[in-house]
Amino acid sequence: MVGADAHRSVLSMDDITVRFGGVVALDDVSVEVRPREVLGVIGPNGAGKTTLFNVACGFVPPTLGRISFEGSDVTGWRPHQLVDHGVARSLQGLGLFDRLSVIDNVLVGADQHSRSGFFSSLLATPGGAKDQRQLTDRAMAVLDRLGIAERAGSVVGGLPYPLRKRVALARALVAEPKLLLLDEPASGLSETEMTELGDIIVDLADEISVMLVEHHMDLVMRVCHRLAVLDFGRKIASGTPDEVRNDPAVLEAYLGGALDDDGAATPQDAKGGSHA
Ligand SMILES: Nc1ncnc2c1ncn2[C@@H]1O[C@H](COP(=O)(O)OP(=O)(O)OP(=O)(O)O)[C@@H](O)[C@H]1O
Repeated sequence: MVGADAHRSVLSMDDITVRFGGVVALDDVSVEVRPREVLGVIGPNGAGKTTLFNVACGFVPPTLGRISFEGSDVTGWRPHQLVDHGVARSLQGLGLFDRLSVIDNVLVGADQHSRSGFFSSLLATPGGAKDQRQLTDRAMAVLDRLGIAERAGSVVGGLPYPLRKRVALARALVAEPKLLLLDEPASGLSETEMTELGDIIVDLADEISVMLVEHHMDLVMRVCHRLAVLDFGRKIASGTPDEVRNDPAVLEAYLGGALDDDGAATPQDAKGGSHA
């Protein structure tokens, strides 16, 4: 759970507005991710979750607003600059190299930590061997942590989707990020796989911060310390899962205000929301 330094932000996104032409995808949204917490970003379809994620990654510059990471202003930074400073991401479209092995895909993510670099060691430049051994050890440790060490030599293109997702996660983690950004990591997973993913996220949050954009409410409610709820580009609620679950604005956004007989309706699945 969050520690004594919970009041400090790892990532702070302040008053973020994003316009795409005439479309206001985000309208004055502020969220923060604190040390060793999992922040969930939820909301119905088109609410602005992916846009917020893309702003955090550096893929989309905010039209207005400020982003800081560990107290430094990183507004307008490019994705690779953020990666270099400890912000890793795992995207829905996994971006793996299908013809490479699992371990080589993960080593691509470790490249930034190597003096010689993974690609230079592929090209057999001098001085790369020791670095390469250390990186391989670290990559194997990450694969082991994610339960896929025995697949290290497998070609990624031949693996089932859930395993490919773990490889993509391993590639993000091998860079030893301080903040991990996850975009719908549960999509395409079975119940059991989702439970295992939840265990992994909870385990990671002992050491790093996580921002999780996700539709699957069971997972979100289980692993997130706090949630930010978006609707039509605005933040309509934030708080602990229990606070958000019972927030009238959230119920309205997801269910059009229709409560069940006990008045205890909870968001079940954002894809089933009123704006889907
Ligand atoms: N590149 C773009 N150009 C124009 N409009 C965009 C662009 N990206 C997103 N939008 C619009 O911004 C709004 C927010 O979209 P976004 O994808 O961030 O929502 P979301 O909450 O991630 O939705 P979903 O749950 O369906 O993935 C939507 O109205 C969307 O159509």
